[in-house]
Amino acid sequence: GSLDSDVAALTDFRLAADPSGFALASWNLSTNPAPCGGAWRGVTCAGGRVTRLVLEGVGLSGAAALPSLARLDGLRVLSLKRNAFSGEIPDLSPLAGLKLLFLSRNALSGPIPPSLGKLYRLYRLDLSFNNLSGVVPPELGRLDRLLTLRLDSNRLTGGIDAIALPSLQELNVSNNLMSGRIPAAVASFPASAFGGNVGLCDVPLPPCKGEAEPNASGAAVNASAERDCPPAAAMVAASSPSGKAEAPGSGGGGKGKMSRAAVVAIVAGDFAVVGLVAGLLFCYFWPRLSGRRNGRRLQQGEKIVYSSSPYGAAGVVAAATAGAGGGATFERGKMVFLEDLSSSSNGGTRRFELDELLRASAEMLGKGGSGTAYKAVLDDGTVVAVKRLRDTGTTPAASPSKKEFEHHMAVLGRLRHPNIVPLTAYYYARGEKLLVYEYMPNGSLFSLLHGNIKLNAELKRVNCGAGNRGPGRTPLEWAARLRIASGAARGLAYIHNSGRRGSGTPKLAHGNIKSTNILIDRFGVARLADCGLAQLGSSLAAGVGYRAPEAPPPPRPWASHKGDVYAFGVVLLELLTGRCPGSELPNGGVVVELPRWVQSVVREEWTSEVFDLELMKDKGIEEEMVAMLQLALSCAAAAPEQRPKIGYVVKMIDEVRACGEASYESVDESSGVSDSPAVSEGGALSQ
Ligand SMILES: Nc1ncnc2c1ncn2[C@@H]1O[C@H](COP(=O)(O)OP(=O)(O)OP(=O)(O)O)[C@@H](O)[C@H]1O
Repeated sequence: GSLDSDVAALTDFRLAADPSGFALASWNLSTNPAPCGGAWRGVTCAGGRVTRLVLEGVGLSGAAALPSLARLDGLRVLSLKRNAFSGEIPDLSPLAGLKLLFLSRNALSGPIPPSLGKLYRLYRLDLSFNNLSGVVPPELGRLDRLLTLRLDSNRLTGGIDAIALPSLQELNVSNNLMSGRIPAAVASFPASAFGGNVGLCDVPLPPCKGEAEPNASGAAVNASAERDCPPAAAMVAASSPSGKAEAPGSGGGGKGKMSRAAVVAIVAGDFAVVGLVAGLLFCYFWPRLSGRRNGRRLQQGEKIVYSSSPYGAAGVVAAATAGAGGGATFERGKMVFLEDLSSSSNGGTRRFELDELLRASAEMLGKGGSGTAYKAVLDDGTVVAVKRLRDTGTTPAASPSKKEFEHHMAVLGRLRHPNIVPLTAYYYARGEKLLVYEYMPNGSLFSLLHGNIKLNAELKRVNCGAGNRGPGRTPLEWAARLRIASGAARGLAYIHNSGRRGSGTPKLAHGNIKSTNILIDRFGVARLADCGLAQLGSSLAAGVGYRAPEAPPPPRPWASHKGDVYAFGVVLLELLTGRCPGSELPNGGVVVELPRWVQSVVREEWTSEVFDLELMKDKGIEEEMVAMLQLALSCAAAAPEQRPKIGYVVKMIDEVRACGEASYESVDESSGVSDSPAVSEGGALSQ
C-alpha cells in the first residue's frame, strides 16, 4: 500500500457513497492536492498513509461504497456512524491494523462477517442500530483485545457464548432476537446490556426456564438453624438413613433385633445432645469468662471486634445482645441493604443480619485512614468486604448524625458502575458504623505494582521503590497497566458526573484516590474503592503524596474534583515509574512528591530513566509511555486550573491505548470519534 493507492480507494468510495458530491466535495485532487494536510474531510494520515477515516452523520449512503475501504490497509480508525449505508458489511480483514470500527446507525443488513474475527487488534466494535441478522459468528471470540462490543438493536439470533470475552468493558446486545444462557464471564454487565431479547436468560436477567430462583436467604436460614440449635429429635431423624425417626427396636424387619441404622441413630443422637448442651453452656459462659480474663469491661467502641478467632466473634454477639459486662446498654442497629437500581435482579446481593456477619470468619485486610477493612466469609460461603469506620466521635472531624449518615449511604448505594466497588449494605449504631462492600478477590493496584509489602501505619509511607518489591510478585505488563488506568479513570468520571444525572444525587468527589483504593475484581477489571467516604469526614489520612498542594493539611477531610485529578495523576506516575510516594531512591533519599521528582528527572532530559525497569521488556511502547507521562504530569500540575477534567483524561488514555502507533500529537480531538465507553453517541458521559 501507498498514499496513491489510498487516494484511489477513497476516490472509489466517494463516487459510490456521495454521488451528489456535496458531503465529500473537499476530496478533490485538483483543488486539494494533499489529502493528508487536513483538507480532505474526515481523513487523517500518519507516516504517509491514511490512518483515520471519520465521517459521522454526513449523509453518505449506498451499498457499493464500503468494499473499497478494505483497500485502506493502513487504517487504524474507521467511523461511519449515523449515515445511510446499506447492504452487507464487506470483508474488512485486509485492515489488519484497525483498532476502532464504528458502523452504528446505518441500514446495514445481512450477517456479521466472520472475517471481522481476523481484526485481532480491534479495541472497539460498534455495529448497533442496523438490520444485521443471523448468529454472532464464533470468530468474534478471537478478538481478545476488544473493550467495547455493541451489537444492540439489530435482528441477531442465537446465543452469545462466542462473545463472552473477559476483557470487555462495555457490552450491549440488547434489542435483538437472541436466546440462551448468559455466560458467567459477562454476567456482571447490567441487565440493560441484554434486555429486549426474549430468549436470553440467567444473571443478570431472570433464571432460565425450569430453573428455580436460588433462595439464598432460605438456604442460609436453614444452615444457621442447623448450626445453632437443632432439636435433638430432628437430629436423630436426620441421622436415620431413611430420613424418618425410628424408634429403637422398630427397625431391622421386626425381628426383635436393633438394626445397624437404629444403633447409628441413637449414638449420633447422644452425641448431638451432648454437643448441644456443651454449646449452650459455652454461649452462656464464654462472654463472662472472656470479659473477666481481659480484666475490664468492654468499652463502648470495642463492642464489635472482628477476630479470626470464632470465640472473639461469639463474645461480641453475646455482648451485642446482652449488654457488655451487664453495664452499658448497647444500641442495636440493623443491617440496611442498598438496592441496585440499575439491575432488575439486584445483582444477587445476599441479605444477612449483623449476628451472621459477626459469626463469619474474618481476616483483616488492612487499616486505613477511614477505618479497618476485613474479608468476611458468611455461613454459606458468601464473601464480603467489611469496612469498620473509625469512630469519628474520637476524631476532630464532626461525626455525622444518624440521619445524615443514612442519607449519605443512600447516595453512595446508588453509585453503580463497572469500575466502582459497590456498597451493598451498612450498619449504623452509636459508636459503630460498618460498610459492606462486594469483595474484590484480586488485590489492589498497589499490591500488583509493589507486592504485598505492608504500609507503615503511622506515616502511611512505604518503601516501594522499583528495586524493592515483594517476593513472588508477577511483573505487571504495560497493557494491563493501561487497562487498569482506563478503568479507574472511568470510575472517577462516573463519580464526578454523578450529580448531573438529575437523580437527586449531589455532586461528589472521591477524596482519597490512591493505589490501595483501586481494586481488581474477579474479571480483572479495575474498580475504585472507598467512594464518597471523604464526605463523611472519614478519610482523615488521605495518602501522603496523593494530596494536592492546595489541600488543607491533614487530618482535615477534603475532597474536590481537581484534587481527585491530582491524585489520579500521581497514580499514573506510580504505574509508569513503579514507585509510589514514599519510595526510596538508590541514593538513600525518599521520594514523597512523585510529580516533583519525575519533573526534575524529565527536566534533566533523563525521561527514559523514570520508567519502571520492569516495562523494558514490553517492546514498542515508548511513545505510549511518553504520552501517558505527559498526561500524568498535566493531571498532577501544581496549579489546579492547569489540570484537565477527568472526562478528558479518560479520552486520552483510550487514545493512547487505541492508537499506540500513531504519534501523540496526531490525535484529533475534534473528530468526534467517541471511542470511550463512557461517552455515548451524543457525546455525553454515560454509565
Ligand atoms: N472491597 C474490598 N475487597 C477487597 N479488598 C479490599 C476491599 N476494600 C478494601 N480492601 C483492601 O483492604 C485494605 C485496607 O483498606 P482500607 O480502605 O481500610 O485502607 P486504605 O485503602 O489503605 O486506606 P483508606 O482508609 O485511607 O482508604 C487495602 O489494602 C484494600 O486494598
